[in-house]
Amino acid sequence: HLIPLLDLAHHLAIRGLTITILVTPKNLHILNPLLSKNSTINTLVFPFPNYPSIPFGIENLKDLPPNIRPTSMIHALGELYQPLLTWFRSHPSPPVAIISDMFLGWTHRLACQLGVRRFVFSPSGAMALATMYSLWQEMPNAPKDQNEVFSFSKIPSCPKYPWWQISTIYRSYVEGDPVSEFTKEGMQANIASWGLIVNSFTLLEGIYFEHLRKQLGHDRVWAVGPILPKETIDMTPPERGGSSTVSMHDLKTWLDTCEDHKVVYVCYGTQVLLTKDQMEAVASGLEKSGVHFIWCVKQPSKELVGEGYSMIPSGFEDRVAGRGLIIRGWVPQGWILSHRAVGAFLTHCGWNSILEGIVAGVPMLACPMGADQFVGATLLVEELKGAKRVCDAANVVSHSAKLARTLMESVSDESRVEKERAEELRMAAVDAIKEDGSSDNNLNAFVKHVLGLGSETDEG
Ligand SMILES: O=c1ccn([C@@H]2O[C@H](COP(=O)(O)OP(=O)(O)O[C@H]3O[C@H](CO)[C@@H](O)[C@H](O)[C@H]3O)[C@@H](O)[C@H]2O)c(=O)[nH]1
Repeated sequence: HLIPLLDLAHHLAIRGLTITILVTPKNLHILNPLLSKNSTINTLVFPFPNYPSIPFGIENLKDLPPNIRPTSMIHALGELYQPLLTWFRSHPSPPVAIISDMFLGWTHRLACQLGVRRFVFSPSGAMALATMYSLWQEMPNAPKDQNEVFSFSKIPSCPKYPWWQISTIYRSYVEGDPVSEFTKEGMQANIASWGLIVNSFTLLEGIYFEHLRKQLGHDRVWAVGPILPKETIDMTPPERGGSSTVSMHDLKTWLDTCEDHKVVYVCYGTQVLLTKDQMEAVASGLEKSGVHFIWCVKQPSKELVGEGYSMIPSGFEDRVAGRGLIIRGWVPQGWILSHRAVGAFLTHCGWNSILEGIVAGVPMLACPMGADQFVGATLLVEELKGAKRVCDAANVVSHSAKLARTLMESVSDESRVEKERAEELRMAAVDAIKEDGSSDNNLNAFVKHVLGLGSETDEG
């Protein structure tokens, strides 16, 4: 969530807003590229709160061992309430607004106490957010059977999912449990907040934006995406979210030797860790497909290495040498996707990945694993026709033959229709973010709105 929030900060800073970013020490380095481009952005560094179940030194969800509930992170960050309140109160000219991620719902209460406005930032799309809001508003009970289909009947197109595919955080809710109750309060506080900024664009999700405005009962909803830095779009290797674990020179040299649109890029985002079986299935699919590929494999924490997570099957790298690049750790994803050699993207359908795939004009292969990814896949596959559905968390292992076939087809000459559709989506995204495009106008409107809040404060 941090990466798009920082991208947003850049777009707001270049439009003249004065910004302070609250960050904890271990995440500070992620801000470097942003701070070097925007001298007016300030940082406010608070120590990460001590929290019993979070090992000391872990300050980012991507480093949290899978046996610790992600909602612990939400709960832990709530401890920043008091330090932030004190900071605001002691500041000679404190901010007039708080923009915070949807997992920081407590900032709504803080904003109310301070008499400033809070804007929710959604790094998920409008359709996914609408489903989350609907769940936390209506609090449906879990069915006995996890395969029972749940319908979001008030949301346009009435999306339906087996229960196990709906929001992981909602499914983990346990009435009376302090972490769950804090998460619920935060989600409900999002709905009550003054405004909403979504990293998406009107043409992509128009009906869901309309729905959100109705659901929230106001029009203070801004569709500002895709808020990618200009460098990603212009193909300058950016240091975004972290520095690459592979040399840019080697990566570029390798990609430059490949034919146009023949490489498949595979990445499951920052949260998903594939199990040993899932790793074997993906590896087997890649091997049998015969395609050229880059596979970015998330590094598991030390404790999990022995459990087989993210384990690359033995001998696999030798067998695919020359046509496959396996990278353990961080890669410049946006840059890779925009390289002319990349012809398909096997994605877990994290919202940032979807947007980056769209902006790069790369046809996608959907393999949703959890969180909001099933909703992202519905939008991308069924509604936008921008991806093929290959497999998901429940069947990656049994679908490895299908995966091999689909990978092969995705970079073959037969995939012309998919390429044309990807290009249409790319053009729609570029239109939204260009000067006077819908997202550019929404960013300008948002900045105007915030500046208006400043004068309200000046007037007392
Ligand atoms: O080696 C890497 C790995 C990731 N990324 C970037 O990291 C981001 C990953 O974001 P996303 O595709 O959204 O996946 P997750 O990290 O899984 O994101 C979480 O947050 C998203 C936004 O709310 C949700 O849609 C997802 O389901 C949830 O898992 C993207 O910008 C990638 O470009 C890199 O640059 N290099």
